[in-house]
Amino acid sequence: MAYLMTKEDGVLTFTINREDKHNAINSEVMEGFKEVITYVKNHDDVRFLVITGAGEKSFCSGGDLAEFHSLHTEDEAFGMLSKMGNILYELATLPVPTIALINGTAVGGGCEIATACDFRLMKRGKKAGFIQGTLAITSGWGGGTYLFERGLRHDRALKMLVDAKPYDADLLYDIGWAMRVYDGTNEEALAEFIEHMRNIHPSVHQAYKEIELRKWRERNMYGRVMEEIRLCAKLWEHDAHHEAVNNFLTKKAKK
Ligand SMILES: CC[C@@H](C(=O)O)C(=O)SCCNC(=O)CCNC(=O)[C@H](O)C(C)(C)COP(=O)(O)OP(=O)(O)OC[C@H]1O[C@@H](n2cnc3c(N)ncnc32)[C@H](O)[C@@H]1OP(=O)(O)O
Repeated sequence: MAYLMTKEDGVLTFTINREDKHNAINSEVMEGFKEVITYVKNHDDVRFLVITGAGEKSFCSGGDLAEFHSLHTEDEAFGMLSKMGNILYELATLPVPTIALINGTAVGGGCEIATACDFRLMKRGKKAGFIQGTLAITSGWGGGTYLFERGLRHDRALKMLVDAKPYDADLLYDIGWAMRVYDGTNEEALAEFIEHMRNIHPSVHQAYKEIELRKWRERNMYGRVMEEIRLCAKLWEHDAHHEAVNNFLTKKAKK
């Protein structure tokens, strides 16, 4: 199974389970995200949704380049990008707190998933970055738009996008992307983080999220996410992107 869902004491954990591919997102994982989102919407006993990756190396390495490399034109790319973009928008607008438990490297779309969550807890020594620029595309699932809404200083957010390289956890804490950098186990970090929040009535959490979502609706957040996706789709069909992905895939094949 490419993803796992577990629930304990009101904490629903969605684990991307493709360790050998650095937890890259393929169509099956996308369906898993849809399933977990529907589950949260239909079950009042879910207090927190946690997103994490299997193993110790990676949180998520973004879209599965081997699977999505078959998409060539702007419209083909837009189909896949907007599908995941809609999923991330649903994730970002859930009524429960969402937590990215960043156990390992988070790059490309993996960084977008983490940015769409309300909170980012990051294991010390791990890295995350919007590396899409190295593939001659922008973020294509709405992650850039979420980043600009997350309260980072504008210059730091923009630099993170245009640097297109992984940043260390300590730097990500300094610039305000990561909320915690932890040393112990993932489980300990999560338990410590939600310890106080779990004593608060869920309707309070929902009310605060609604305050934020009202602002997003007023600022046409959904429309802006879709514009970002359209921009990425336009770049996707250029030769520079296909060459870069080809280089990644063939380099690996020669290993
Ligand atoms: C499509 C949406 C777009 C967006 O909107 O954001 C994106 O997400 S674009 C994708 C961006 N992601 C990347 O470019 C990351 C690519 N991966 C890497 O840079 C590296 O794999 C790594 C994550 C830094 C780890 O490097 P390393 O430790 O050297 O491992 P390998 O590179 O040897 O990987 C092992 C294995 O995993 C496969 N892999 C890794 N990432 C992906 C991926 N994103 N898609 C498909 N496959 C991936 C890699 O090909 C290796 O496979 P095998 O050779 O079959 O073992």
